[in-house]
Amino acid sequence: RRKLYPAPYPDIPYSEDSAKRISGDIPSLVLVIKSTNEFSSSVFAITTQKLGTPISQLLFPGIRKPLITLEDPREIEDIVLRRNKEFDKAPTAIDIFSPMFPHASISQYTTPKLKAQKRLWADVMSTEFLRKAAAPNIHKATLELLDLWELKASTIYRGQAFKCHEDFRNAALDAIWVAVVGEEPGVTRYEINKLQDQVRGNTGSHNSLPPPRGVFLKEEVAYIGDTIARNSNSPVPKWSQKIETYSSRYRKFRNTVTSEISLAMGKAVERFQRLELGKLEVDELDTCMMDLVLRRQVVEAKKNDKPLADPTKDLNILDEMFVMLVGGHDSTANALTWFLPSVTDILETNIPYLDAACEEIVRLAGVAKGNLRQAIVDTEILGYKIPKGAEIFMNYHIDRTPVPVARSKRSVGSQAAIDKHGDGLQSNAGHDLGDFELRRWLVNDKDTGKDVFNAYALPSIAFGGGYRGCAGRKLASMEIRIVVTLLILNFEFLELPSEYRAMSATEKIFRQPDFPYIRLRPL
Ligand code: HEM
Repeated sequence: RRKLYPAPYPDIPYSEDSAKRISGDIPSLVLVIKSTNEFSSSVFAITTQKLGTPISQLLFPGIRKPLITLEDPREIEDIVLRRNKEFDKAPTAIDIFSPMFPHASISQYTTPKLKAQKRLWADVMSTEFLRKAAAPNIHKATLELLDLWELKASTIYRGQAFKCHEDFRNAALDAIWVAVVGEEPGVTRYEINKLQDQVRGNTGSHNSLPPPRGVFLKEEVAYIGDTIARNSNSPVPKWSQKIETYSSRYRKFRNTVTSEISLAMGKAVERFQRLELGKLEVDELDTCMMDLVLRRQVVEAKKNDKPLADPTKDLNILDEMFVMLVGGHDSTANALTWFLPSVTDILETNIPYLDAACEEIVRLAGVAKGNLRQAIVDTEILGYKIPKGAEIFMNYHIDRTPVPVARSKRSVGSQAAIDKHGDGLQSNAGHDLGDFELRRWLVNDKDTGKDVFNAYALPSIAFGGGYRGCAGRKLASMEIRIVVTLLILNFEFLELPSEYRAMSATEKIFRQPDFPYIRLRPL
């Protein structure tokens, strides 16, 4: 019977009351989740925040190890950036994606196989490649979003607030799909056509254009996102995910998306196969991320004089693409939706101001609230002993002042980072962290008297960091920058009715705002 009770790690703070019952912290956790719809912030609310400590633990019945929770942004940054020899991805994080996409890098521990796979994809996320292949498409998708909103704001929603989350999801799907696969899904264009029909009074479906393929893809991507979110909140996420993979709905997802990607792959491979070595090595030929990866494989096969393995059967490539499509559209759509209520702050657009705005959007949105690492050796965090195998759940959302920590408790790397960049959390940059205040990212340059952007004003952990940090960070940042700039140049954002001005959220894979409304006046 003793074995059923929680078995806290000695030394690390925990709730004494929870340790006395078999169910540990679960009853308190369930209560808070019910009232907030947010899993991750509920975990921090009943552990670190309730105990007033930077590190603590969430207790489960004795069959499951406690989950260490960590809220100190400096130490989190140090763990993800500089302590890769001590911490790797945690099983709980791996289990979310691995049953469905076992070959994607997000589902793997850091091994030589993963390193090779990351090398293959690294170049598609280089700034140079993104500028060439992704930026024009993101720009185009955003212009279509502007068309849609101009039409909404000047016809059916004149002067009224309307929901913008779905529109952002559509635009983000248009952008990520064409960036990864090279084909345009046309979801936003279809919404514009539908609305134009409605405005003209043609509501009968016979008058409308047939939906483009993108509309079906959207359903598939939405299904997988919702399913992963639902299953990751179930008692044993790994099994729920595994069971889902046997369902006919999952097979439909896999078949629809694979056949769509295979079509595009077929065309790309045909184009590359026709070219000789010497002409094939230039990346001018690539129109999307998939092209770059396939072209390299064609070059490799030609060099070795071997037939090209069928890429439509290559699960490493397919799974990686699935994750980019699913993870890459809801994340940016949510971050952008969070930014809208405070967008008037960005009107004085000089460039440091824009940099600061984009950084502040990502910080305050907290779309990926928390993430996990596993200790791969016996080690310490903030002076507490962390045994090998322990999982640490870290708060990546800096929206409150952290509990003070003595400098001597910090790791050597964390102290050195403070010496190098200063401790922004203790200075002006760290004030009122629950507010959108982009000036926290600006410092005045004494020589020129101008404000300059300081990327180190606060730890930047919204994308995690280090080797296992977000693979799409550059793409997401570029997308946010383009979208923000175009929106500001084209619309005046009017004040919302008070009932829509709440910051509450629902956490699925990402945190999405409960009140995603805007009121626009086209400029
Ligand atoms: C605002 C947008 C986004 C945010 C806030 C975000 C956040 C994150 C976070 C917090 C992690 C975990 C990192 C860690 O534990 O250190 C992650 C991982 C990842 N993200 Fe993103 N992400 C965003 C957009 C994207 C996009 C656009 C893509 C792809 C096109 C993407 C692909 C990935 C992948 C593949 C991983 C797994 C990396 C690994 O396991 O090594 N993300 N993301």
